This record gives sequence, structure tokens and C-alpha cells, in this order.
Amino acid sequence: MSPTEIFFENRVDLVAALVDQISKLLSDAIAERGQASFLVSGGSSPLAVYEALAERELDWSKVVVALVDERWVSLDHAASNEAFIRRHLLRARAAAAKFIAMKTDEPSAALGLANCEARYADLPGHADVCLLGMGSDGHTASLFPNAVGLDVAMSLATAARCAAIQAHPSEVTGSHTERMTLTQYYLTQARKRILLITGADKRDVYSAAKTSQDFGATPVSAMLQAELDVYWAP
Ligand SMILES: O=C(O)[C@H](O)[C@@H](O)[C@H](O)[C@H](O)COP(=O)(O)O
Repeated sequence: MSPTEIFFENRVDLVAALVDQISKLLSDAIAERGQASFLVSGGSSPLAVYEALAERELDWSKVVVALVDERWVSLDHAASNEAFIRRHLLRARAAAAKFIAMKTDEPSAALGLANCEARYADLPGHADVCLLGMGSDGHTASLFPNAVGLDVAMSLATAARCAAIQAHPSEVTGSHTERMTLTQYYLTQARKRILLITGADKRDVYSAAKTSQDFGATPVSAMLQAELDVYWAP
């Protein structure tokens, strides 16, 4: 199986097409199953997508939005993915959506894991839409290269949905090495997986990741083994 590549000449066209696609998937899920679930990434790439989606007319009260990953910081911290999603997606019409946060009161992701898993148990076995990003180091979600906890997070031997991660400090992680992530297992259960990447550098990282079998060094490669739509623009 190889990824379906949906490449654009510019980011404006990419955002318009992706917003149309996600709204359609969420509306179809509501029509078919009475509710929709949307797994969302942080990072900078999806900002314009969330801003536009929030204005879309769909029955947001039937949508559950849940994080793909989180940095272990409080809600008032600039690096909080929860704060990012609340600010850019859970506003306007989308303010009516339900939201599942990852950060708990426990001092570490490992200690918060049981609580986080309990929250995510409210989601269906197959989320409807999962929007992923990718870092220049080949991470996706918070599946970071050679991180502590990566083996558990990428193990397909359990059906756990959440995993605690300690990434190595790098230019990409900065000081935010303590993370919670959805597991590879639960990410790949989503009915539609979308990888959003922009820029020439990330296209090169993606091209190399497509053929890599070293999932520990390039975790996004594992996601590229399953069906996935890749949205890219320069
Ligand atoms: O919170 C996070 O760090 C993410 O969810 C992460 O996996 C992100 O999607 C990539 O790092 C891409 O980030 P950018 O969009 O900022 O390049």
C-alpha cells in the first residue's frame, strides 16, 4: 500500500481542498453514524485549516475533537496543543464540538497515562478523521525518533490508545521532551488518515521516509505503510 499524494501549487489551494475534504468526512460520519470524531495535531501547519474549518456549517455538537499528541505543559503555556486547538479550532461554529484533552494534573506523562487512556476510551474504535503533521526529524504525532517509550507507542501487540513519550532534546523538540501521544495502533485505526506537510524540505523528508523500514529512526515511515492521504504544497 502506498500513500495517496495530493499535491498543490500553493498553500491557499491546499487549505481550501483540505477543509472541504475534512468537512465532508465529518458530515458523512454524522449522517451515517450520528456522530463524528476528529483527531487533531498541533504544530504550525494546520493553523489555517482549523481557522477555516471552525467557520464551516456542520453539526459541530455531534463532533468530538481529540488531540493526536500533547506537550506536557499547562494550558497557559505557549506550547500547549490544547490551547492551540481551543484558540484556532474550537471557536465560531466549532465551539459546539466536544473536546478530549490529553494533559492531566499528574506531573509526568507516564503518571497521567491511565487518566488519559480513560478519557480516550470514550472515542470509537475507529475515529473518523485523523490529521497528522510531520517534523523534519521524521516524527509524526509525538512518535519521535528513538524516544523513550517509542517501542510501546508503536507496538501493535496491545490496543492501548495513548502512550507516554520522552523525546530526546533536539532542535525540533526544544525543551518539550515530555509528551503524550496516540499510539500507532490507534492512529492507524482511523477511517481516514491525512498527513499535512508543506515546504521543499519536508517533501524530501517524506520521500526518504516512504522507503525507510527503520521505524525507530523515522517513525512517520510506519504510518506511510498504511493507507494515508498526503497533502503537500510548497
Ligand atoms: O504537537 C506537535 O508537535 C505535533 O502534533 C507534531 O507531530 C506536529 O504535527 C509536527 O511537529 C509538525 O509540526 P509543524 O506543523 O509545526 O511543522
